[in-house]
Amino acid sequence: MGVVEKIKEIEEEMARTQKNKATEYHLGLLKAKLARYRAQLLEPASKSGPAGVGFDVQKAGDARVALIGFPSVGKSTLLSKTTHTASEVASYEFTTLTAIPGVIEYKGARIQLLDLPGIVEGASQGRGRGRQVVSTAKTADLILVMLDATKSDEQRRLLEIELDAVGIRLNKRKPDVVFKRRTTGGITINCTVKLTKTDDKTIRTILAGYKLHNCDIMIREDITTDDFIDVLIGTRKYIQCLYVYNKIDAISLEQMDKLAHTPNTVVISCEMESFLSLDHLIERMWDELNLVKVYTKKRGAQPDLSDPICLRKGATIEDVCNGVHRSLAQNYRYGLVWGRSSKFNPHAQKVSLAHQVQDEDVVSIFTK
Ligand SMILES: Nc1nc2c(ncn2[C@@H]2O[C@H](COP(=O)(O)OP(=O)(O)OP(=O)(O)O)[C@@H](O)[C@H]2O)c(=O)[nH]1
Ligand SMILES: [K+]
Ligand SMILES: [Mg+2]
Repeated sequence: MGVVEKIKEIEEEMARTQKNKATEYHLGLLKAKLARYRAQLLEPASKSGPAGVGFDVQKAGDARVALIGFPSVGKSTLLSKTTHTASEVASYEFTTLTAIPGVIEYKGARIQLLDLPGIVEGASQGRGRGRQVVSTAKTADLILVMLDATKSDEQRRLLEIELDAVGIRLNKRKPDVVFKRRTTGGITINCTVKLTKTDDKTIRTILAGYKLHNCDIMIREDITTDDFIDVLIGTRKYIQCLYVYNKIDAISLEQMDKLAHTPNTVVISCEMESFLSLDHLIERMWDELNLVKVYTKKRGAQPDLSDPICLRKGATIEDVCNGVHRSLAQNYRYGLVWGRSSKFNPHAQKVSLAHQVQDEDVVSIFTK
């Protein structure tokens, strides 16, 4: 039996099994098994063939945004309207057959927007080019799940399922769980909060399923059984996502208003430029990407305000160095920082490579 069939079998068994206290452990085991098979489906493939590997497009700019959606929702139209890159647009499905990168320049940042082929249901299981598309999504800093506002909202759930199946968790933080393997000593589970969605026994059952007999686990939030499996598997990607409903020129104002008030959602029309919705979308993308701008300053000179370095939130002086030149971090002696991240703001602080910068900081690097 192939992995796909095994997955189907487990999914069927899970669907048949009633959810209650008595079946909780069994369901936990099934879930763990399912997660293992799904991982198998994706990972070994990367050694033996192209399946499971994303499109080979060089990352460029300060952040990458991937367009994921069913065919003909307007992904290529969006790329063509927001960047200087043209991607073929047509009314028939699967117009785009490969990954096409474009660049959006906004507030001093260069954001790479990746137009991708449309996917179909079952993409994560290798249907069409879907697996390559969803694998490429894993390399993005932000995913735009693009939807056709004139179609049923079922499309959104189907896309979420495909992304979930390749280990992408949308708009979720990594569960606050510390997991350490040991060679002896059995299993220790410590919780700093009361668990209401899973329990000690379920967790132990899952650990046994993975043949993990010695480990320390520290749980610091009220996780679900699925969250725990994600922690064990360890290769999950937690990526921010915006749901982008296109073609609002073709729906009623009431429908549009309802969509616009859904969390993490932006409504646009690529065709009706008078809506100015694309400017709004880019602004929202910028916010979601959490970019920080840092200015560099040479000794005795004014900071260079014309050419900021754009980094992700949480970036350090080392990232700043790498943004200037690769050799800078190696020859680093010390740095000076002015701005919000300086302890002595408005005065400078002397900092090491590990110091975290904040938006609009000014940085001077001194080398050996
Ligand atoms: N009414 C309306 N039509 C749009 C809008 N944006 C795109 N379209 C049309 O939708 C059709 C599909 O657009 P594409 O950009 O090719 O869609 P795609 O998602 O790239 O499609 P694939 O590459 O085939 O997956 C084209 O006929 C576009 O003209 C919009 O805002 N409103
Ligand atoms: K199309
Ligand atoms: Mg296209």
